[in-house]
Parts: sequence; C-alpha cells; structure tokens
Amino acid sequence: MSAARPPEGNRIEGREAEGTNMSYALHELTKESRMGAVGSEAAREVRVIDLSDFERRHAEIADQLWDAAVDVGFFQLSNHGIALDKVRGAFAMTERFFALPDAVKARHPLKKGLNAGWESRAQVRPSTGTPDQKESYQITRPHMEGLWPGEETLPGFEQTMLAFEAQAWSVAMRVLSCFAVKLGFAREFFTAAHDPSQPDYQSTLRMLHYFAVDPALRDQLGLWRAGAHTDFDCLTLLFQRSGQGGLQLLPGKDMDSQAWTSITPADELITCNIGDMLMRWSDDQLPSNFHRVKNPAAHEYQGARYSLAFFAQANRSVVIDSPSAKYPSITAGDFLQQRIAANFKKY
Ligand SMILES: O=C(O)CCC(=O)C(=O)O
Ligand SMILES: [Fe+2]
Repeated sequence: MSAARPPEGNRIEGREAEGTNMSYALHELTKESRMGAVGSEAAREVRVIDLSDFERRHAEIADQLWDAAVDVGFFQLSNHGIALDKVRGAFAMTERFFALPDAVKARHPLKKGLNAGWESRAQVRPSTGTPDQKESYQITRPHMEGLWPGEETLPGFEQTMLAFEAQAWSVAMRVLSCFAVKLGFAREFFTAAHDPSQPDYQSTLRMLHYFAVDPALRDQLGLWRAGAHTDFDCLTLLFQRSGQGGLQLLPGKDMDSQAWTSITPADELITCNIGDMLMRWSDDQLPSNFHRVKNPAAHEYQGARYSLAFFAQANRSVVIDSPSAKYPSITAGDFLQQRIAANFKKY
C-alpha cells in the first residue's frame, strides 16, 4: 500500500508550525471552512475488518487496519467483542435520555472545554456556519459531577453508559495496539496514553440524537445533521443503527473532488475513523478524514437518528512527540483545546 498523502490544507512543515501551535489550529480551520459544499456521490469500498481471534491474528489484523486506514480512512469492525444486546441496551438508554424534557437535560449542561454534559443545537462547524441539527450528551469520566440525571430520573443510566464506555475503550485500545506496532511503538503504547484511572483521562463517549426533520424545514438547504469535519481525537468508534444512515466520508487525498461516499450502518458493526491527534502522532502517515451527517433528502426517512461515538483521546498530560520531529511536541490537552475552541459557539 502506498504511503498516505495528507489532506492538502493539513500539510504543515515542521518549521512553519514551530514555536506556535496556533498555526496548526488555523490550518485546520481554513481546511474545514472550505468543506461546506454538497458535492457529489462516489462509490468507495469501506472495508470490514474481522477482529475475531484477535491475539493470534494480531499481526494480520494490524496489516489490514493499516491498509484500510491509509487508503480510504474509514473502516468497519466485525466480531469486535461487544455483544449486540449491550449495544442495543446503550441505544435504548440513549433514546430514554433524549426523551427527557429539555428543562431536565438543561440541568446537566456541557462543561466548557471538558466534553462532558448536554448541549442542543450548539455545535457550529466551520464548514457550515449553521448549528448541527442535533443534541448530544457527552460522558468523560473525570468530569461527570453534577451531570448524571440520577437514578430517580433515569434508572440504570449511569451504570449502563459507563459499562458501555469501558467496552468501547477496550475495542479502541485493541485497534490502537495494531497502529502502535505498525508505527514502531510498543504494543501497549496507546493504552498507557489513554489511562482511564488517571484524573486527566479525556476519552469521551458521546450520545447523539439528530432530530426528526421538521416538516417546515424539509429540504432546506444549508442544514446539516453534522457539518463536514475531521475528528480531533486519535480514533473514533461509531455505533450506528441499521436503517439510520446519513454518514458520508471524504478521504483527505480526494478532498478536491468533493465526491462523498455514504456509509451503510449496521447494528453489529463499528465504523471507525482516524482523528487529527493520531494523524499528528503518526507524522501524517495515518490521515484523518472528513465526514458529515447529511439531513435526509425529501424521499428519505425523516425520523430521528441516534448514534454513539467513542472518541479515544490521549490523557491531557501525555506529550505527543513527533516520531520524525516533523511537528513540535504538544500535550494532548493543549492539542484538543485548540480544536474545541474553534467548534462551539456557546456552552
Ligand atoms: O453520528 C454519526 O454518525 C457521526 C458523528 C460524528 O461524526 C461526530 O460526532 O464526530
Ligand atoms: Fe466526527
């Protein structure tokens, strides 16, 4: 497989970025703000990687993951070890949570910069300039004080979602162990960097509810369930439901084509993508990729869409050292802060 070519706007030479991390953030913003067009559709193969018999097949799976990641950038996992009833249980809780009145959810507002809590129509992507047509609730373990709805409001919610977060973390660490080996790091390098027992843990489970289309806004141009963006993290695991499509991807190397590929969701698969943090950590060998969730077209299902995203983001104090000194070192905390600041209009 040929070496990955990073997205045009993301190629920052070491010297250019030196001394200031801001130039990196600005590049990201400029890149995103060019991505608002509807574009066209293109068929691309989104590979399904089978994780069964993981220990014995580690080297083989690592090769497959690497090829899929540098090629199309998105891939799906089968036989990932999370039982289907656990995935469905997490979705059932997600629906119950979002069915609570806004006034109840508003008691648990998003904490500024911490990826924890509830927001509604507050995320404005640089690519669109309009709020995503969604609400979300984020779980980041060290920052949940005051954010749980409580047993009396939603019995079993905290326990179910924390157990699911732990399972998603395990799958993410397995995938990252494969990338670690391919990058020449120790196999558990990324597991140590995403340590949930530390107070500076900042991996996040995000519950997402994209609103059913308001008939008055049907087909309104310029509205997106999620505007085009790359993720900030190392690796994203996306749990989506069969029949609730809309996610589209655009590999960075094809950015100029604006030809997007729709991903077919399935309850038993996890859709994965590389984020900006791992792109930087790999000196751009592993590219992050643009993706978005489109509003349904007039002939498509107009109902609500739910998804669950686990963002593996290295603990705040972990230093991202560029393997070939292409980029200056930066802590994972500083790296993430820059990206969050560019994406929310309010908290
Ligand atoms: O809901 C989805 O399918 C995608 C969500 C997403 O891309 C995100 O939250 O970063
Ligand atoms: Fe995303």
